[in-house]
Amino acid sequence: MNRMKVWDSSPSSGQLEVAAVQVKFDSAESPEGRISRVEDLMSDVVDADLIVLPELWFHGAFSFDSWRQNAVTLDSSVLSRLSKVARDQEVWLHAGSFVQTVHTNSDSDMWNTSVLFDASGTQHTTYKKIHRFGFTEGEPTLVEAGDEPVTAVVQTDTGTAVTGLTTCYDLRFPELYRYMLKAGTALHVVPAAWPLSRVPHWEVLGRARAIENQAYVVQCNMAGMDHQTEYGGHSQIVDPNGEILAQAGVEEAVIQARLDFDRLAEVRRSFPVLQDQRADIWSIRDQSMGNVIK
Ligand SMILES: NC(=O)CCC(=O)C(=O)O
Repeated sequence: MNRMKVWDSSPSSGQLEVAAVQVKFDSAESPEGRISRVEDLMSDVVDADLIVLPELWFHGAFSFDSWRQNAVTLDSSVLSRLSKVARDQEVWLHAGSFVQTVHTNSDSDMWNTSVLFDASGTQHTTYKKIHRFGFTEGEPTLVEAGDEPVTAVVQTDTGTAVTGLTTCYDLRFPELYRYMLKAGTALHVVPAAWPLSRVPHWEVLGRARAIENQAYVVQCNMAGMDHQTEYGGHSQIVDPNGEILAQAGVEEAVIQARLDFDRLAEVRRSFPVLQDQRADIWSIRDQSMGNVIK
């Protein structure tokens, strides 16, 4: 039987110390005021190899009316300031996501784009959120969808992690995380702006993605109020067995945990579930059944 060989030893190894900065949103605060406060929050993070910020923390994920005026280009001063944080603190910085445009004029396309800086402050990778949240209003009516899964190798002198980049609502689509396993992912980073009303889903889905892919999952959510929406906080860092290593409450907070990819490899060796994937079936059915699902 042709069992598709999945990663039994990810290229990831060693250890990484990861911090998630759960930012509190207040509609009365200007984006410029918020970025200064977030810089201060990050300056207090010590010994981290990777810092993660939430989804659309600069703009407000439900402050739709100001998205166009606050949209940023990848060479904007906002991103330059975040690049400086990564460089000065010598830390990888997943800066969360931004309403990104390529031109600041009023009719150019926009995306919900995550930006990953390496520890020299170089923009290493960007990811355009694939699954836009809102059904018939909000995000799907304002920004374009991404269509490319993105992974990055986060590497320091203590560890290496093949990392999948996803954003918030992406968490509900397990196929995206399983697809990135082909690239050897051992860590998934999920910046988010997830409301309090659905935070039980947030916690379970993050643990599910960790368990089913035997990977670490770092979920960094917003706190506070954004117009009529109360953010759920409860940022969490989950290990490959679904154990929560660190978790925030509903207030502004920084959580931190040490990710051990040698231990992850042992988890995958001792319980090799990923070897039992039947991708051969799906490809046979696709070919022979003309994509007909019985
Ligand atoms: N910003 C988001 O993608 C929100 C997703 C969400 O609230 C949900 O999936 O529930």
